[in-house]
Amino acid sequence: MPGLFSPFTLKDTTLRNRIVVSPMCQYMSQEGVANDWHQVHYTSMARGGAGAVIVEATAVSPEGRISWGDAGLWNDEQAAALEPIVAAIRKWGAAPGIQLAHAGRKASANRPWEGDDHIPAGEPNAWQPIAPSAIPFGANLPRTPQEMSLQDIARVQQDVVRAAERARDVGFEWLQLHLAHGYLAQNFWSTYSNSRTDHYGGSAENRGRYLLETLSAVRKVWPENRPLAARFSVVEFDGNDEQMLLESIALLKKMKQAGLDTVDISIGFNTPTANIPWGPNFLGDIAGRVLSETGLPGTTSWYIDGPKGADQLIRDGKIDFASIGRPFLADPHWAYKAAKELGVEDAAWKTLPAPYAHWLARYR
Ligand SMILES: Cc1cc2c(cc1C)N(C[C@H](O)[C@H](O)[C@H](O)COP(=O)(O)O)c1[nH]c(=O)[nH]c(=O)c1N2
Ligand SMILES: NC(=O)C1=CN(Cc2ccccc2)CCC1
Repeated sequence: MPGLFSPFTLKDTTLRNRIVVSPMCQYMSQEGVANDWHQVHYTSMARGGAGAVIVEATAVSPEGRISWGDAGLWNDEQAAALEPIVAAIRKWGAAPGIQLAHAGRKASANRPWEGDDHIPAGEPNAWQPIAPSAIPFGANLPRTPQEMSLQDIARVQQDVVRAAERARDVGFEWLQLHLAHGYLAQNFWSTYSNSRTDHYGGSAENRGRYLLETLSAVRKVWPENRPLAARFSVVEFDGNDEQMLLESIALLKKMKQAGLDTVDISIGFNTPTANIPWGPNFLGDIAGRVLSETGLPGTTSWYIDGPKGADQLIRDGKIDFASIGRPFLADPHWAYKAAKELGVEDAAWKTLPAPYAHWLARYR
């Protein structure tokens, strides 16, 4: 089986290695527009040797942001600001990706280091969250969302499609729909947050409708030769995971038929009552099961146990590439360090540009 530093091809995209920078909100945008923070942040990880860099959850509309600092792709100014970032990721050898998101009932929150909680209704930075049903998440996000009308649903789906067209036109190669982490798409999928009695609620088929419709609509505008991905929660760790896994596998099979190319398996974070068994590589077996049963190539995330842990999950055939988050915040050159740790020949030249590689290849 291939390892972390073997190439990976999906549609017309070939990654130089199987290290993918997992999307991580930076909360550093003004009106959703990227700036020098994002330019440095994303360029440095690409220059550090990652195979692909997935730009953070990018809201498809103002009300779809988690916080006022979230990235956005609902207008042309935001699209233009992303162009130099796409170019730099590609220039330094990584595939540029972006995640499109709508925060649903978790919207209108303070930035994590400023409370991570809902901004009280009526405050200048607050807005009304919307979701499939008027059911609050609870805990630090107590605001009750406004139940979406059928017109709201259609509008948001169109917002996603328009954002996908902008992502396409600025040159992103890899598009990931955010269907996880207790945000809008998952609010439809999960019975914790969806009590609708129309065709978007009740049965698994109805609760999966928004996700499937939105995927199908995006597939129509996303070029066939570029990977279309989804980040999808298949467990909540709430004691009911076998049923959620079975339903999630069934929905993923339908999404695969609708044109999904790859999936990043994640956790729901849709109920404050979850009991998550955090630990090294702890989603590895779940991801392995879902990927083999759906026949989709993919990945997972969450405490992947360093370069050796990532390499092992791939060699064991559980995942096809590794989705790495916080380690890249600690070190944008994580891919170089991983190559060294795994004893890859010419580690520096395989991951870093010449001005660095020339010296580090000699440096002991
Ligand atoms: C600061 C920050 C911001 C985000 C995240 C995490 C963190 C720490 N994560 C989850 C992230 O992509 C990753 O899956 C997790 O961090 C777990 O991987 P690690 O254990 O960090 O390698 C995340 N996930 C996602 O799908 N979209 C996002 O925008 C974000 N934003
Ligand atoms: N946009 C996203 O998907 C985010 C996911 N996060 C990961 C996370 C969730 C829950 C607990 C810890 C970390 C936090 C920030 C935003």
